[in-house]
Amino acid sequence: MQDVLSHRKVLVTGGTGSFGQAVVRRFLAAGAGEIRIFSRDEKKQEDMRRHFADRRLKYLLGDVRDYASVRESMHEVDLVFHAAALKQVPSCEFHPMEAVRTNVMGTENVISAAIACGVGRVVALSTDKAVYPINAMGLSKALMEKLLVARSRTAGATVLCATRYGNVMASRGSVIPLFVRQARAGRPLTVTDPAMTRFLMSLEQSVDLVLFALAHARQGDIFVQKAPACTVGTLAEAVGRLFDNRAPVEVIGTRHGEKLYETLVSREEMVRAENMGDFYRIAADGRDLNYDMYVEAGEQQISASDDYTSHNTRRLGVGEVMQTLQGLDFIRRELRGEMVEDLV
Ligand SMILES: O=c1ccn([C@@H]2O[C@H](COP(=O)(O)OP(=O)(O)O[C@H]3O[C@H](CO)[C@H](O)[C@H](O)[C@H]3O)[C@@H](O)[C@H]2O)c(=O)[nH]1
Repeated sequence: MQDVLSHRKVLVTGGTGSFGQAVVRRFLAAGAGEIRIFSRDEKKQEDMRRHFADRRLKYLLGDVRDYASVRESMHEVDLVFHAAALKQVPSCEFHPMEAVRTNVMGTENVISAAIACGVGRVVALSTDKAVYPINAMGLSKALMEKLLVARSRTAGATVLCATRYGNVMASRGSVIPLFVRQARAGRPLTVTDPAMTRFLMSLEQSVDLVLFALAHARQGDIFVQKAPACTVGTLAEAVGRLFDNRAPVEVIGTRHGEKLYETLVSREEMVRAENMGDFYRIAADGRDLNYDMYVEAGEQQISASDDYTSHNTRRLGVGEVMQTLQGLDFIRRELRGEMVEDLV
């Protein structure tokens, strides 16, 4: 890994976000020569500048929607990590065109600029919500993936790949911090559907996936990290027990645009996925437009294959979820009685 990053110039779009910052921390540790943080919000850049205080970090204001600013930021860059996105399910649902502009057209700009500037590798961030998408955020990320794979066919020396990940535990605005607040206040935990499942990944594991992708990327690959999952009912029970909250849970029902379970790899993709230990590599579909001659052989294989979902992956029980939660810095601090505000 050191080799891929050491003394390299890296651009991180959306670099002030939680994921972007975690990646930046690892890139610095791996010896990156320069890291350009490309984002829209000057306040967040200023906060990050103070927090990191590392001269290798350069801050560039710009918007992925604006090709000129993206192109300018990539001058002499070796690697791009593309995390800038609209990722809130509800807001994308009400403003789908905004999701298209940032997640689809913004990515198109990043790819075009990377190719024009001779960047070596681009890793774009995707989500399990892009597989069999049912909400605008997932749909826009699915289209982003399609775009990346299509462009990879003619991207030449610029290797384009994506990483798909599940829910990052205890990220800002997610269910774990909410359950913890409710448990500490002695209130009932609000569970949408106790049988609903989600993959559980720590932020550090998500960064591992990015580093793995950087090291192993071939043109058009999508990388997935294998992860366990649990039901929301189990998660609520685990948080309740950890924080000694005995109030019965309150079932509030499924929210708008929400799935019973998430899929990280579809069965069509599973057929050509390469099992790489903790990871799957989903290679780009190598067929050309005249693909009808491959259809018969393909269909039989797909029928024998299965999606990789939060319903059929390893399911954690209450004890294991408690253990997993206790491994999180956020939970340990909350258990000590701190009110953690600086969530990632
Ligand atoms: O009060 C709540 C809130 C959530 N949940 C459940 O907890 C699980 C995780 O919910 P999160 O809100 O933490 O995560 P989501 O998978 O719903 O999606 C979240 O992560 C996405 C990024 O992948 C987007 O940012 C999205 O807007 C954000 O809600 C889901 O099964 C949800 O139904 C509850 O039981 N009770």
